[in-house]
Amino acid sequence: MIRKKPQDEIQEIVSAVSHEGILKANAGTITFFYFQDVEYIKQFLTKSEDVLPKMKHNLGNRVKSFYGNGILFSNGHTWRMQRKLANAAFNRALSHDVIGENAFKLFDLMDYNVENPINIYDMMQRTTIEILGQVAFAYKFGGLDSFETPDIIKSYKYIMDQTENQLHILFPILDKLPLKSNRLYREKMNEFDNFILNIIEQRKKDLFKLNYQNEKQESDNKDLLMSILEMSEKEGIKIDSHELRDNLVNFFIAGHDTTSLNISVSIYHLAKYPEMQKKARDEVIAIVGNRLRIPTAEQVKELKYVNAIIKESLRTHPPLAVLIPRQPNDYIQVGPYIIPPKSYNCVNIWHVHHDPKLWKNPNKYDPERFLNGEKRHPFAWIPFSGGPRNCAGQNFSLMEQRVLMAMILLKYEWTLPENSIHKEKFYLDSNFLLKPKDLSVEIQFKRRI
Ligand code: HEM
Repeated sequence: MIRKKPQDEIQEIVSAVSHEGILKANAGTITFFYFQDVEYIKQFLTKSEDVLPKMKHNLGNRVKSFYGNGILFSNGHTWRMQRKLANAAFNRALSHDVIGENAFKLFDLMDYNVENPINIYDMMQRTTIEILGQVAFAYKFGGLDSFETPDIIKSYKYIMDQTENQLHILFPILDKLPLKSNRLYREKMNEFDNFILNIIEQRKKDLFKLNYQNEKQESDNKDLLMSILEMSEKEGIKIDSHELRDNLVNFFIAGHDTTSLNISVSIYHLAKYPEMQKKARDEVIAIVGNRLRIPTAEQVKELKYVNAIIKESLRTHPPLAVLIPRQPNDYIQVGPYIIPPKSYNCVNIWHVHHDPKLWKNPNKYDPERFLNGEKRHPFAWIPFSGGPRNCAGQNFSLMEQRVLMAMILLKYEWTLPENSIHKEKFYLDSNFLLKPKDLSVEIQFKRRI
């Protein structure tokens, strides 16, 4: 039974820290509870979004201004509308061709320098951002045309870097000072916002023209922005240009570094374990053929071993190791514990994915564990979170990774250079989203096709 006297509630959760399932940590004046036990996590994440909203922004003004009121941090009615539109947009079959065509461009770029080690993380960032530009709003950034980074991507990266500046998060007063860095941040933000808002206005005009000319065609492969505009019109859901901007930015933040990291982790492990690389390549050749081409949706589904590699990388190196904290509106019960309202509650994905009670040899990289029919708790593997606020781009990301991995396996063989900074293990720099140490994963590729 849930008791209601606040002092009792706090006692209950504070005493919980001595148990294994929940950890307590203090950051300044704020107390965080970290959920580690898989059963508590299941109960926690499957609660309705109304009961367990995401915390109000307190990650600094820069995060606030860049993320805006997009889907990652929104709550209540706004979130429900955004999620409805996002689900509908992502459910449209997203074209394999966009992914495959960008893989061909990636290979052209890599072939320029294939005699030397290549930073595959950089290559994957270029590729995923290029694919996202086309999938999100039918825009080609040109990041795979040469090793030069397009200006707008440089601005995006600068802004992302600045949102993670710990000094500005801890001392928001710094944002108000007449610093050169503040001026530059505002300039880059304006440039990026204008870029996205112009695209939105253009797509609105395109939709108006199509409606006017009655030329609307039911096609599956529409970009996310066009799908959202059409859906909001059809369902009478009002969404203005700034809210659209916030959501498109949120898709970029959520979908770009995460997918780049996981493909890099997979390629790294296949370099370390050549027998796994051979097994994966043999599978692709058996299903797709020994010619460089874009695999079909049916072929991709059959790539069981490649899929197991992707899943194992997401287990060992979940790109979002700890979820954005949730702040309950009221007392909630999780297992034997009662959580007080407004407390900060985090789910520790990293812990669950490395828990020896859930995984045999948790520190071993072993894709076979996803193929041998081992039974495990439904929340033992949660790289995309779970419950109503799970990842909206999960299916898209998995499809993107499968297509890219299959094509890279056909095109190249690869090894880890002797002097790799990741010789011992894949070192991470931790932040909100995990990244490889020094943003670098150098791999020596050799063309095979
Ligand atoms: C390996 C790739 C990815 C991983 C591991 C991942 C993981 C996650 C996780 C853990 C969350 C929950 C965040 C939280 O509650 O704190 C999330 C949310 C989200 N992700 Fe992903 N993600 C990936 C790729 C993508 C892609 C490609 C997109 C879109 C292009 C995307 C869009 C979203 C969105 C919109 C949300 C917010 C959902 C909501 O709050 O309703 N993600 N993702």
